[in-house]
Amino acid sequence: MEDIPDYLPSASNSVTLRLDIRNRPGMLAEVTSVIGARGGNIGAIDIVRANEDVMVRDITINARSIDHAREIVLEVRSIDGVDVQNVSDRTFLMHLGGKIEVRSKTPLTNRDQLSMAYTPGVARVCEAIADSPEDAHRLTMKSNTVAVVSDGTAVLGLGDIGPEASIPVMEGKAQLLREFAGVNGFPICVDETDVDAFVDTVARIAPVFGAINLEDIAAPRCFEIEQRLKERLDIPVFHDDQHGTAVVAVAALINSLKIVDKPLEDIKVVIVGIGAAGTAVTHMLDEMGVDNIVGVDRQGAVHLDRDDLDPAKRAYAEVTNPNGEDGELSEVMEGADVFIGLSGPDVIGIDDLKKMNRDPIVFAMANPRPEIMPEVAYPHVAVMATGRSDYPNQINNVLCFPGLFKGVLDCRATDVTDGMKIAAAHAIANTISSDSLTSDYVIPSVFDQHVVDRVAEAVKEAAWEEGIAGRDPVHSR
Ligand SMILES: NC(=O)C1=CN([C@@H]2O[C@H](COP(=O)(O)OP(=O)(O)OC[C@H]3O[C@@H](n4cnc5c(N)ncnc54)[C@H](O)[C@@H]3O)[C@@H](O)[C@H]2O)C=CC1
Ligand SMILES: CC(=O)C(=O)O
Ligand SMILES: [Mg+2]
Repeated sequence: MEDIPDYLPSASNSVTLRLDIRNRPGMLAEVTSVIGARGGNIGAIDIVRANEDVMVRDITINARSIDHAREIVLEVRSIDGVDVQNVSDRTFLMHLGGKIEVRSKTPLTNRDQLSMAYTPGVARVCEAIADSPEDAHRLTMKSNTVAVVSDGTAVLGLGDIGPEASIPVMEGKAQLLREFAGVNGFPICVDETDVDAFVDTVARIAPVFGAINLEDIAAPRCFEIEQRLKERLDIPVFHDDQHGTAVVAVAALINSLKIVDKPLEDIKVVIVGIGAAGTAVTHMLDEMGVDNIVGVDRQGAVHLDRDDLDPAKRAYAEVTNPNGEDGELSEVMEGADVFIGLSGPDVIGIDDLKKMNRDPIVFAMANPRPEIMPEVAYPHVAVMATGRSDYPNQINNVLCFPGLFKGVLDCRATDVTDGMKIAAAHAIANTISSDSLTSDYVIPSVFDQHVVDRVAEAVKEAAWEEGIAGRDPVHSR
């Protein structure tokens, strides 16, 4: 067994302790030493109140896991003169009551306002839309609102946890649309896994939305759902886990290859997890000119001689694995230049990295826990990236979908095409100038304020060139 070091403390596992501490010199130092000795990272320390005998303090601690946080709390409890009043999990606190809300844009404080916003005035607006349905874009929230729709079957890397359990992620996507792009996102978690019924449900609620973001729907069902909704609706339908992920992974790869000085056409890419994201990343790389892609599922390398492939995987095998490589993941890692993980936790180890070609590029993108932790991989790779917010090089579809939806809504595009996705990938990659490019900075930060607008502009230009924009890029600014 390889020696896997402990992982770094992170805000996702942070707790705030409210402590009654005996008001004597040296007591705070004792508390902080105990926390430090146990491996906790202290963030804020606040005084809540104090008297001669007791100082009440809130101490925020980042831990490696919630079990690790519990161990720290136990240790703090054992200090003489310290009483733990309360322990709050900050991530759960942030979710109390949900992360988003619907707000009114106009005041409603008198009868005049009410008779315009609501009945009777609103009736004239309804009639205008009945006469000219296009006016829904101008007179309702449709023009700036995206439905974030899931069935809860592939939530992050957690699998099929159902529609209710998917709500925090869908609220999170809606929050990102709002915060990063000024777009309204509305979480819709549908209790239906039959493809016909799901497609029908989404199509029937579509009128209020300017675009549909499909999220965390498992493969292969997601492929048919997206295709059928695209055909049925005249607004953009975009499966984020497929295409958002592909756009950002390709952007990161374009920049990583500059660092290791390898041409796209010459590399061997191993992709593990041939689901929604893995399939879409493969197709985009293929489109960009990568010839040697080997997909790996739970049974090993995907190739045409296998007789256990479903139609989606058979189609996959037809366009990948040109050398007919067979065997387990560890076998096909031999000579790979790039590893892309879109599967689950801890799928590869150091031995696999050692089999790769010079200057390996590793994108371990499973969430929340990647295929290999960065701390483990760093000594053996040239570029390391994950989907997580707490490490450098975050390859996450959040770099794509807010700008993409801003772009398609602004120009009233009717679809999202391959050309628009490739334009978005280049826009993200080009956000980092060649002077700033380093192995820890192959992809811009999700907080880089240029990214959303650059993606939106690139998407609008491409939509206009392809003739699927209702408004030209200049007038839709
Ligand atoms: N960083 C990012 O932006 C994104 C990351 N992801 C992550 O990628 C993973 C897959 O997501 P989706 O494609 O949406 O789910 P999916 O359910 O459509 O596909 C996952 C596939 O991975 C396969 N898989 C799981 N463990 C495996 C293993 N040990 N070996 C080989 N194959 C394995 C499953 O059988 C399935 O085919 C999740 O962990 C998700 O969090 C997905 C989208 C975006
Ligand atoms: C980031 C994302 O969409 C996922 O992990 O499913
Ligand atoms: Mg997702």
